[in-house]
This record gives sequence, C-alpha cells and structure tokens, in this order.
Amino acid sequence: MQVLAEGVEFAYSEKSKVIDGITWTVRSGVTGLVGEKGSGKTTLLSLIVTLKQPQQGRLIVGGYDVGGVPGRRAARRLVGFVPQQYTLAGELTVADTVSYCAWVSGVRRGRCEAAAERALAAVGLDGHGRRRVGSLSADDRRLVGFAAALAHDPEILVLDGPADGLDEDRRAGLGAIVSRLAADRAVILSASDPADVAGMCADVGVLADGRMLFQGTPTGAAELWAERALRGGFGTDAGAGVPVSRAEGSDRAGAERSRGEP
Ligand SMILES: Nc1ncnc2c1ncn2[C@@H]1O[C@H](COP(=O)(O)OP(=O)(O)OP(=O)(O)O)[C@@H](O)[C@H]1O
Repeated sequence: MQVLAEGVEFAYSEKSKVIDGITWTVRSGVTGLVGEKGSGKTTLLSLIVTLKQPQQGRLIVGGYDVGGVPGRRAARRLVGFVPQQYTLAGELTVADTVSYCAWVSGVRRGRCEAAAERALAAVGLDGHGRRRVGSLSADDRRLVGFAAALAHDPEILVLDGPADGLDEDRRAGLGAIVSRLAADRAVILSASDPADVAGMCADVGVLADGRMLFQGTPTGAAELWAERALRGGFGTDAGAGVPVSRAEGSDRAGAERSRGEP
C-alpha cells in the first residue's frame, strides 16, 4: 500500500472543508483521482506530496505518517510531484534542469548528473540533455517536468491533470509513458473527466465536494459519472453519493483485484 488515507480533513478557512473525511487507498500501478473542477483534487494531492498537512485523520505515505514533521520529511523523499502548472527556465539545458531538481530533492551532488540521465531516459528524452528547455516543443517540456519529478527516483509519482488539454493521440502517448513509469512505482493521475485517464488506470477514485464517492475500476467510475451527469452533476447532492464501501462491493472485480495486490 503506497498511500492510505483515513478520515482525512483539510480546510482553507473555517467556513467549509475542502477535504471532508477522505478514506482512500493507493497501491502500486496507476491510480486515477477524478473529480469536477473545484472538487478538491489538487488539495488532496498536495496533502499526499506533503505540501499541506492534514488537519484531521491519518495519512500514511510510503509507510510514513505525514501528520508529524519526521514522517512528513521521510515521505517527502519518496514522492515526486508534477503540478498542474509550472514554469521551467527556458535558458537552462534540459540536463541541468533535471539535475538541479535531483539536487533539490536530496540526491547527492556527485550523483545528480547520472540521476538526470536516468530520469530523462525514463521519459524518452535521452539524447536531449544539451538542448535548452526554451527550444523544446510543449510536449517535450511537459516530459522535462516529468523527468524533474522522477530525478530522485520516487516510489510514488503524482501528476496533477497531466491529460488536461491533450487530444486523443497525445493522451495515448501519455498513457504509454505513464504505464512505463508505473512498472516500478505507484503513479497517481488526476483529471476532471474519467475519460481523460480511463485507459491509463487500473483503479479510480471519484471525488466530489471533498468526499471520496467511489473507488474501483475505471468502468465503475465512468458509470457513476454518467449516472451523476444525468442527475444534474456532482456536488448538488453529495450527501447521496455512493459510499466507497458500497461502490467497491458493486464493483467486485476491481475491489478484489485491489485487495489481491501486495
Ligand atoms: N489556497 C487556497 N485558498 C483558499 N481556497 C482554495 C485554495 N486553493 C483551493 N481552494 C479552494 O478549494 C476548493 C478545491 O480546490 P482544488 O484546487 O483542490 O480543486 P480541484 O479539484 O483540483 O480543481 P481543478 O480541477 O480546477 O484544479 C476550491 O473551491 C478552491 O477554490
């Protein structure tokens, strides 16, 4: 189990909880986190990558309880994060960019260059190290972002909205890379529509109004999504959402496969 959330809560202000008692498990392989805009995906991912702290509940990341400082520090070394939006310095070379990120993530100075080479190879950018970031296509810049997050060889890779705005061909390309990266780590992908990540994930969590309504197969998530769309969308009746335990029960294949994993 790579991430275990039990009753996790987080609020930006006293008025309302953005993460409202989430219980969720993430195992090795590719896991999707799907929810409408504003449902709390980025906030939940920020908790997992230790940029924010849970205010209630228990959150275990890579075996460490991130509720305390020592656990948070230890977990931080195990996670790589690609935010929804980020800027790379165009004048730096690709290799220096990734090497610097390796150093920031705790890789020893003498090993950063090799770490960068390994990370660039993992995303298919081997041979591009000497190019300036500013000379790359948007797709290749995106891959540099992935390599930067992989530079310290994290056990858990978190990609916030990696398929946003991609057409079908590019989504397929992303799926191939994600599946390669997930061979020896857990990958979490967020999306505002299950169709964006359906082909990439074995397991999907559906978030609405800060609550995990469902965890199971992509098919189960898509069915719930379609059903909700017919009823006028998520968020309007979150209290009547399918509880995680019931959703797993009705989506037995997904639940049993999940339980069977180490
Ligand atoms: N720093 C902040 N301060 C106050 N409220 C915030 C902050 N960041 C996010 N929120 C609010 O928290 C809620 C959840 O935001 P979050 O970004 O986690 O959702 P999301 O599902 O990732 O949305 P999107 O798909 O648009 O990225 C939204 O109502 C948002 O306005």
